[in-house]
Amino acid sequence: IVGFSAAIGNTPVFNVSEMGNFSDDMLNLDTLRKILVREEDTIIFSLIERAKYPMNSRMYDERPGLSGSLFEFFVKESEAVQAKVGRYSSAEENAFFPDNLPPPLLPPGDSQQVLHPRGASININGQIMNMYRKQLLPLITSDGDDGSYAITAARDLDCLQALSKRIHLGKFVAEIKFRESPENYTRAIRVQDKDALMKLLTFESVEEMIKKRVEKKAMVFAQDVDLKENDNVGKYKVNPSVVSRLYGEWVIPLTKFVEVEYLLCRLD
Ligand SMILES: O=C(O)C(=O)C[C@]1(C(=O)O)C=C[C@@H](O)C=C1
Repeated sequence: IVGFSAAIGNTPVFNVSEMGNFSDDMLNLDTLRKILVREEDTIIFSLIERAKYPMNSRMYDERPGLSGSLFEFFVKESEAVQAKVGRYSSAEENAFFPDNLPPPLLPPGDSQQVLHPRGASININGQIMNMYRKQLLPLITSDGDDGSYAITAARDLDCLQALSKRIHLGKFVAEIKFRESPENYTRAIRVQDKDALMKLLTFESVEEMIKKRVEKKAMVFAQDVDLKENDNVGKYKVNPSVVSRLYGEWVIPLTKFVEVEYLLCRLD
């Protein structure tokens, strides 16, 4: 069963398991876009928290006896405990180490199937991890090692989970777009035309707006707040242009990649 729950403020938008009776007219592009906008806040705040600590690169080195790095160990063990409490019973959540996760302790609630089951299993967390570690982290952290590995790993995992959720919400966006315009999408899916699908699902003006908005949000969220006026102008905990670049070069392209992958198997 591939369910979905989400909320804006205290208002559940989709909380299928609690509502019991999910209606299709709640699944629309407007609502989904509002959820993506709210996810921007989560992503920016998680980057600000990670940027408090230096790179701490020793944490990512292979450790003999651990079959991986201290960081991988932290992520695997954290995911195992979260799996037990049901995190991965939600269709918008994907694990970074999905093999051999323990089952949830409680049975998943009654969930309405929204996604096509083939598409539901798409997981590009390997790419997300790579982008985060190799490209994004050096842009938001200072060089150095302060030895605070546990907190650094926890902050990394917050960033990764926020990015992963946002990017994999692309499956729901794709499902909505398919339902809103089945003929156009079906034509491209039948011939497995990735370029045509990419063109159909792209709204350049929306993308431009997002890049500007996240930069503006970062300017507000990442500034030092002080009672003296103009003391901290131009000083940010995370560079707003890096946030805009994160969206333009990685978050939006990866979301679109997920959308195309989902659509390619939508008719299987
Ligand atoms: O809002 C949409 O229509 C989406 O598909 C999401 C998204 C994004 O990643 O933010 C991706 C593609 C569109 O060009 C615009 C925005």
